[in-house]
Amino acid sequence: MTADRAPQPASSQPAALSPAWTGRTDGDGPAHRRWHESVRPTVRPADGNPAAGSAADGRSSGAGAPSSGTHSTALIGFASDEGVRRNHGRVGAEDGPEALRGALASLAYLEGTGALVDAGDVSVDRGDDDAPGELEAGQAELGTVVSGLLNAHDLAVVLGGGHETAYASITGLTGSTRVDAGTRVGILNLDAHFDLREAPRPSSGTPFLQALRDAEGAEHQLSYAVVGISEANNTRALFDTARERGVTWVTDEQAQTADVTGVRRWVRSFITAVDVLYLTIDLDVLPAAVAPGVSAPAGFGVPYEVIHACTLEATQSGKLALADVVELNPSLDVDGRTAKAAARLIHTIVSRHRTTTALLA
Ligand SMILES: N=CN[C@@H](CCC(=O)O)C(=O)O
Ligand SMILES: [Mn+2]
Ligand SMILES: [Mn+2]
Repeated sequence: MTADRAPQPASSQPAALSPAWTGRTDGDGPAHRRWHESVRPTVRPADGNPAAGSAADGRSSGAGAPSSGTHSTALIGFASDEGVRRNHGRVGAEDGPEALRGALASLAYLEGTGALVDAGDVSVDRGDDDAPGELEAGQAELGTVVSGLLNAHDLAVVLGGGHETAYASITGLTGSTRVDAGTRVGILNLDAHFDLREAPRPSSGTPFLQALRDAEGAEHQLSYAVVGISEANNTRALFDTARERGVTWVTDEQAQTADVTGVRRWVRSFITAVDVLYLTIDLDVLPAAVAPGVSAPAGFGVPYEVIHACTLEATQSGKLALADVVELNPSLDVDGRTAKAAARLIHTIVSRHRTTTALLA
């Protein structure tokens, strides 16, 4: 783990905003507004405490539960691909957070989006087999920051990073004030893979087995569901682990456009049975033509519109506290198309997020 591009320990000074937040400017006023004209830096919370209020924070007070006044979303990057390296994947996802900011920057700011703040990056230096990088420390740091952001904002969105990001995300959620004894926490993973690997050390292939093991001794309950599982890309051992752990899933073959309504209903019934939802989107769930810039491009893939439908279902459920978008590897991208697909999903999550449960059509 290193000091990141914008180091910000518990301090009342927000870090400088990433230079990636620049883009086209058409004029003044709300009709022309884009994300790069809307995102503000925020102080980084420490020890799970809410960020101290500041003029730049998008919220006048950091105290207690969110949803008082203007809706606010906090972004935080995890510049890490040490988990991908350990999982024998193609590294480069450490540059994902900056590429995502760049792809988001010129998107239109929709009315009702609320405050947008960026807490910078937590970074992990990639190691090698002789001297592995300090992934676990980076995950612990990100988890603490995510807890603090969740305590202060309506929604936190983590910009990955390899799928090792997810272990930090879920520990951040369970360490926040959103989760008490008895809270039913749901993880909805849109992914070609279970990421339930038994491995000597944590990686991008292990986060959900880690989370399910942690939940065994915890007071909260944890359910894990996946949309997009490829039967060709998960061994029987992984399916066995999924069954033993009570994981539920929809395969990539089932999650095609013709069955989008059924998939959406399946997602809705999973969400109905939880109190708090964490949505994690591994971009390798999308067809390789849509998302070439990932470690493990899909040979089959779930169409964008189905992933969009699942994302909307989560976003509008009133239960979504936390989302991450992971596995973007800009060095493998083609014409920025993976970054653009990812940015559109993040834009949907942030601009359509609901904090209360309402009957949906
Ligand atoms: N996050 C990683 N997931 C996959 C990668 C599979 C592959 O490289 O083919 C996994 O470990 O199963
Ligand atoms: Mn995957
Ligand atoms: Mn994954």
